[in-house]
Amino acid sequence: MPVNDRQPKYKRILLKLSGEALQGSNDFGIDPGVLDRMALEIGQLVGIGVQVGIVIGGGNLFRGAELSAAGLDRVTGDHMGMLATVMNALAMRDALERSNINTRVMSSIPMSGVVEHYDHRRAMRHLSEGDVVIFSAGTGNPFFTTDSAACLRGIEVDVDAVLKATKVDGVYDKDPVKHSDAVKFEHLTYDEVLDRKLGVMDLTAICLVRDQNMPLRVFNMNKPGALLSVVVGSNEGTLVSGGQQ
Ligand SMILES: Nc1ncnc2c1ncn2[C@@H]1O[C@H](COP(=O)(O)OP(=O)(O)OP(=O)(O)O)[C@@H](O)[C@H]1O
Ligand SMILES: O=c1ccn([C@@H]2O[C@H](COP(=O)(O)O)[C@@H](O)[C@H]2O)c(=O)[nH]1
Repeated sequence: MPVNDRQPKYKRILLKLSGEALQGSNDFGIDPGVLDRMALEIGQLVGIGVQVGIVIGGGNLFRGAELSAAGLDRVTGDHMGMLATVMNALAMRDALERSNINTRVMSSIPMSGVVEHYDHRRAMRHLSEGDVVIFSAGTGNPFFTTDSAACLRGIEVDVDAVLKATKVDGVYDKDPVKHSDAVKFEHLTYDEVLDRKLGVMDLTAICLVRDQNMPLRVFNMNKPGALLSVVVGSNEGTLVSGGQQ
């Protein structure tokens, strides 16, 4: 079926992209090929009228907890992690704009002359006008993650769902990267994720979506077409929501 004939289930989404996945097969940094592929897939959503907000992690560059384990001050490390997400956002904007997709980057940390400072009402306006908005620098505060930032911004700008694109194809009963016998869930409630301490997303983020009853879907960003599939309502990955499906 041609892409433009597909009706989106969600009018506005917040897409959380793993920073680590941006490095592709490298150990560090950004693989331009991954960015271009993501731009293509995001362009398909824009093409069917979906309003797209994005939060990108920083795990391909710096994570505060890892820097702290190596001896740096934790708050300094977290600031470096948040700045890493701004670099990823700039690279993603570049890829999107090369695909002719109008894109704004907003930062929770003021960075005049580089990107816009995050402003909730301005972000809503950009989204309504069809621009992709990348929310960078996390929440602006140390000791948080970009998963929490994604859920927070998603709730603030009133998206219909938070979509976490990651390296695994859903939420399992244990980390599938470490356990070959891990079993995938099709659906979980927020409380099941919290009670079982399922590590795919940090628990602060899960509390945020639970308190606002915001649907969350976790799916594999390396599976071609999976993003569009989620947005048109397919049962891709794992749905985390308030009730049984
Ligand atoms: N129960 C679980 N189900 C699925 N994945 C799990 C689970 N527990 C741990 N994980 C791990 O969580 C990882 C998700 O991390 P991901 O890299 O997407 O997030 P991140 O840390 O927010 O991003 P970044 O790479 O930017 O730091 C998966 O790759 C998987 O190995
Ligand atoms: O609100 C936030 C968000 C992120 N950080 C720091 O950035 C890195 C990268 O984010 P990931 O979610 O791990 O990809 C994170 O490890 C923190 O050090 C932050 O301090 N506050």
